[in-house]
Amino acid sequence: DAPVSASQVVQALEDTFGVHPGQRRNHVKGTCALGEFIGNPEIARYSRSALFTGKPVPVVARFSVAGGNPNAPDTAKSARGMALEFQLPQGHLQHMTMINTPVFGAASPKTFFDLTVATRPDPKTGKPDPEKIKAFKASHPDNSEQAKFLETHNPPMSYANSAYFGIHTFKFISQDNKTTLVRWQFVPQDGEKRLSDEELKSAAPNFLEPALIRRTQRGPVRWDMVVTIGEPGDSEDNPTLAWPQERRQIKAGVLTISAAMSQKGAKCEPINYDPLVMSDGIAPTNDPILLFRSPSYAVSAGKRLSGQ
Ligand code: HEM
Repeated sequence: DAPVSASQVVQALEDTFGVHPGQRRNHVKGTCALGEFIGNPEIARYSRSALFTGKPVPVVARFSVAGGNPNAPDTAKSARGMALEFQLPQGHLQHMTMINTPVFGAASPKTFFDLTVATRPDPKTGKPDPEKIKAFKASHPDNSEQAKFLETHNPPMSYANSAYFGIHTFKFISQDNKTTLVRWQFVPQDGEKRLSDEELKSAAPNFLEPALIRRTQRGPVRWDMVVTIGEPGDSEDNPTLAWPQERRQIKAGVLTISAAMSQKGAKCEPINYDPLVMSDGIAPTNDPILLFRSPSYAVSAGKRLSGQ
């Protein structure tokens, strides 16, 4: 397969979903939120990041529905996103840009590109061509685990009732430069709750944003950050492969979201949640998807922030 560039992938997103000037080319439908994170100082022996000093860190968050359609219904059986910008002392930043499936649906950028092309609405019917999707699935086995998860798990009834996964493997680096391979996830203290099949058919198209705003008005919403410690042989550069269930997990902190608001004009709107924005003590692996995200987000953010 010939490799694709970040601009080609953003072009493919635009060709599939249309261009919505000033807005994200993916995860365009979203809601801004504000809160804080308190890290567990026990994690400091794995990572020297300022995230884990135990002091509160302000967070600018954005919750989203995957895809480039600003009118996608909240019942769509697609991924939901949670993007976090941790504002550390001295102007340092840490980003975590996650979705609610445990694995991703592409091991290489080309698969993501081919999926975006395969799901493009047919001009004749206004709907994706089932034959093209079938052909995509048959030729891209790396998509199947995430696709199966999305088919067998209904979407959450609230952003507050979903877990979110970092998916990629990252490196934690300690004070004495020891590297530990980790994956992280955020587990909702409100519990995971999914729409029933009945609700999937009857729910209004836009319930996620008002539900989160109402939930934060009743009191703060919390997630536990859980870090899984990798072992030799665990996949380091393939985000479509889950790690074995029995890996050691440590609670790494608590995220508290205290307010939510429409994204228009709010703090999260202009932020480019590039997942390679990292604090000292956390570093990327050679996962080709993780590394490809940074230039793709730059192309999309460059366009929308200049009004395109
Ligand atoms: C080839 C792989 C991928 C490509 C090309 C891609 C592309 C994009 C683009 C262009 C944006 C909009 C950026 C902006 O305008 O600010 C975006 C947003 C987003 N992506 Fe990805 N993405 C990829 C993989 C992933 C993965 C693996 C995850 C989760 C682990 C993810 C989660 C998100 C989320 C949550 C957002 C919304 C961030 C926000 O709220 O601003 N993406 N993606």
